[in-house]
Amino acid sequence: MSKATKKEWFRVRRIKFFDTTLRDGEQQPGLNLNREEKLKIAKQLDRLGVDIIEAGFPASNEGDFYSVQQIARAVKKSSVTGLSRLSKSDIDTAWEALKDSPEPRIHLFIATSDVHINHKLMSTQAQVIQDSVEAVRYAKERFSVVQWSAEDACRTDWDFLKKIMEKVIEAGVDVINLPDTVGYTTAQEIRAMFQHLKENVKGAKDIALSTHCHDDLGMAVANSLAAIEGGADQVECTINGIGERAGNASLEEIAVALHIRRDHYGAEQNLNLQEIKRTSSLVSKLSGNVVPGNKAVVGNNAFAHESGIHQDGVLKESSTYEIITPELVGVDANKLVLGKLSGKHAFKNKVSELGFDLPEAELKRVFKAFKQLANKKKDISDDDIFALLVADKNEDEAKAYEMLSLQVNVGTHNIPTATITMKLPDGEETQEAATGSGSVEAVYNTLERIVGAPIQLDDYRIQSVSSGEDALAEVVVHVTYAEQTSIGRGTAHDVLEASAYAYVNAINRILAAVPDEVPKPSVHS
Ligand SMILES: CC(=O)SCCNC(=O)CCNC(=O)[C@H](O)C(C)(C)COP(=O)(O)OP(=O)(O)OC[C@H]1O[C@@H](n2cnc3c(N)ncnc32)[C@H](O)[C@@H]1OP(=O)(O)O
Ligand SMILES: CC(C)C(=O)C(=O)O
Ligand SMILES: [Mg+2]
Repeated sequence: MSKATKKEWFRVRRIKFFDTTLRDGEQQPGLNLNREEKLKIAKQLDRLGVDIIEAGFPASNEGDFYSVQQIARAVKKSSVTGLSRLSKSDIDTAWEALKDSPEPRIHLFIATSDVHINHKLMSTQAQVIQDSVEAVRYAKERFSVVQWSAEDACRTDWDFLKKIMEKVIEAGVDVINLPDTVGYTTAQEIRAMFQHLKENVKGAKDIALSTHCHDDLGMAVANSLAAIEGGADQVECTINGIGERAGNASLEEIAVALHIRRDHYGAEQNLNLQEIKRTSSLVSKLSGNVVPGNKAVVGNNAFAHESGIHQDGVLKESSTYEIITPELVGVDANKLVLGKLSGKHAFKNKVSELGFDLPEAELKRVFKAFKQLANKKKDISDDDIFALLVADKNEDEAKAYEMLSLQVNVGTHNIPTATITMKLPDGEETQEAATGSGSVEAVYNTLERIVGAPIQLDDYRIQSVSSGEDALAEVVVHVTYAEQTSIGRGTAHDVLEASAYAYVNAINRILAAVPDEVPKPSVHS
């Protein structure tokens, strides 16, 4: 088929981006973002220009409720939504969380496949239809936009899907989402499903159809794009593809594919693609999920050319081997402009260039950290400043541990020993020392002694924030305490200091997260 014919085949239409990083993305095992982090991500998603932010599942827990409410109040351009089961109490809770949003929007869901209805819901198709219709009607009395999802739609019988869709359309639904909940479908199948339902479901052309794909077979992006070819008007995805099990379709890959292959998809979108790299870095830092170097669009190697023939081609004409320019997605980072002689005006300017709008007190805190860093590091890159901007600040500092000093003795012939002075949550100071078979272990053994609780270290990762011998080290740890998993992040010039900060950060997050009845990790309380 010629390009011209292809263009005629797909009418140009606007695809809406529904970002679920803060809901389905947060369902990634071990991921636990706090409210401040969720708000930071929501604000960045707003700058990226996503149409809808799914901020959480308000009825599932108090933390999600308050976080959805805070985001619904703070975000002005993107619409904000929250997930809800079909019960009136879930819908009422979602309303309380979302009613202050400029366009209150709810996302109802219920499973429609036989395997889910029979074995999970232990219900019947007739009951699922009745519950869906009642929930849509009830939600419509409150919300301006009601979305209903047929969980496991891609393994649902098409005749049943048609029947239930017609019923919820009659009940007044605005958007129907047809997820591939378990990442099972193929591109041909999902394209045909959307085409069939759009053509054959009465009223389907008057509402929006949405696609939501998971990556269990590594096909989430391809399947989302195929659903768009089949008629989906909205695509649901997450930044860096984070999410339950193998994750969701990655927003950046779908967005850039739609842009680069406009000739094929004939689809417009509202995203500011230059915010993509920054959004990916923010989510990566806050979630502790390192983006692999070879990840499409946002990996560090996405624009690197190593082999001679490629380098030769790119030097002669970049389009020989580059279909995406780094600038398109905001990769021109590492401009070295600030240093120890920079003042707060230039710093403030850089902070807003990086997309942050900080209150004066917070700006002061980060500026102080910047000055400290600039005294140790010659060149300060955008990545360094970004790391300082997203560094953890304890929401409830009164409860937190604060490391006052760290000293480590290490050598080829002695046993590594760490000594740490710590301010405890009750304000007292203490000093402890311990040894380990390596220096990081000595630091962690000392911290464990101070905290005096069985905190299990599940994972430890280290990387450098920018390049060069004086690069900042960034450590991410995953820990478990009282059945709560938590991540902790630490950034410092020195790897041991960064390791200690990461562990202390994880402990502080646990202190904030574990219910009051669970004994807190402290021998000194
Ligand atoms: C495909 C998805 O991503 S769906 C969203 C998944 N996200 C989450 O589950 C994260 C948040 N979840 C939670 O915090 C908890 O699971 C809660 C608070 C929602 C529910 O907790 P619990 O009441 O303890 O139930 P639990 O999670 O053990 O089991 C789920 C129950 O909900 C039922 N259920 C599942 N989907 C729905 C639905 N859409 N509407 C109503 N009930 C549902 C299940 O059948 C099961 O019912 P049962 O208790 O009668 O057997
Ligand atoms: C709740 C629904 C939309 C979901 O996440 C899924 O089916 O994967
Ligand atoms: Mg999902």
